[in-house]
Amino acid sequence: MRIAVVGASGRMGKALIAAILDTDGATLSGAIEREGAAALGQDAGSLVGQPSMGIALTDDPLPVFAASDAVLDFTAPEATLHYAELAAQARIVHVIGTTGMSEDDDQKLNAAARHAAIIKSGNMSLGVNLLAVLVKQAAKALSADFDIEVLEMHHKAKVDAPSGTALLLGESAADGRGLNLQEDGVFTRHGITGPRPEGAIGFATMRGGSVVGDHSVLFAGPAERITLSHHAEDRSLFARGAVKAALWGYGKKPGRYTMQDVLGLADSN
Ligand SMILES: NC(=O)C1=CN([C@@H]2O[C@H](COP(=O)(O)OP(=O)(O)OC[C@H]3O[C@@H](n4cnc5c(N)ncnc54)[C@H](OP(=O)(O)O)[C@@H]3O)[C@@H](O)[C@H]2O)C=CC1
Ligand SMILES: O=C(O)C1=N[C@H](C(=O)O)C[C@H](O)C1
Repeated sequence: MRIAVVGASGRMGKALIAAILDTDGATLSGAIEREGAAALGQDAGSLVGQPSMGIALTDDPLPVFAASDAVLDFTAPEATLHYAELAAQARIVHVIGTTGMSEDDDQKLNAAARHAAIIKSGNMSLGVNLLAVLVKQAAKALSADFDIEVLEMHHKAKVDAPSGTALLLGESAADGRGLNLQEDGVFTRHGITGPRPEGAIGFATMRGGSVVGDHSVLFAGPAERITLSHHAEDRSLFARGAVKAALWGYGKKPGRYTMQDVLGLADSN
């Protein structure tokens, strides 16, 4: 399967190129960066410490998409919307890891998904997607006097908060409890906040250093506390998940899919 990478010189872009090179049945069909990026013209292989492979980073996605079966996209919301239009035109699988997208952005992705398969998740790892299933089960099993709080920590360069993973876990908790995260999520606290509203799902965000991604969901009850956690040690786990998603998506009907579909966890949810 021919797979292209956009945002190729980013932290995830490099991990994605390395994962494609490491996967049987996958070949790198192109590496795209935005106009003016310092890495343009550099060889994709040497960018990730491998032998040169004759694929130079380009700012022209059209010929690359035309010669690809899928594109892996861990960039930024405005870039992802642009690439979604191009992937839809080329009828190729679009695997989206970009976080921080709005409801409005999501509607635009729905339009693109009428023409091609889109697989999008705030976290492409098996561990987090399994954690989401467990969080939903715990939220369902525990009575409402177990308060739910989602904690996350990431490296200091991360630009969106809470993380896509924290929101995914919050959604799972809300589903399990029969709550609505839009209405019941508490995303900031400062000053005299008053007591915790009943049925709230709270979020706490930490940023610093080089943390790849730590997430915990706490269920704080009367005299006891349950914590479900995931710690990402390396970006390669997200990249491997994204390549797996592309291989899974090949030949699928146009539409929206998630990592839960790819990993066969959707039924346990
Ligand atoms: N779902 C998952 O499993 C994971 C998701 N992520 C998400 O992936 C995204 C990228 O993360 P990360 O790799 O750390 O970020 P980086 O900033 O390292 O990389 C982002 C890449 O996208 C490019 N880019 C940004 N804006 C645009 C634009 N408007 N047009 C074209 N290219 C653009 C950047 O280019 P430039 O440098 O020129 O700005 C860069 O190459 C984030 O949203 C992050 O949350 C990250 C890890 C796992
Ligand atoms: O920006 C990151 O780095 C990460 N982003 C994703 C998120 O927002 O949850 C996934 C992972 O935690 C790393």
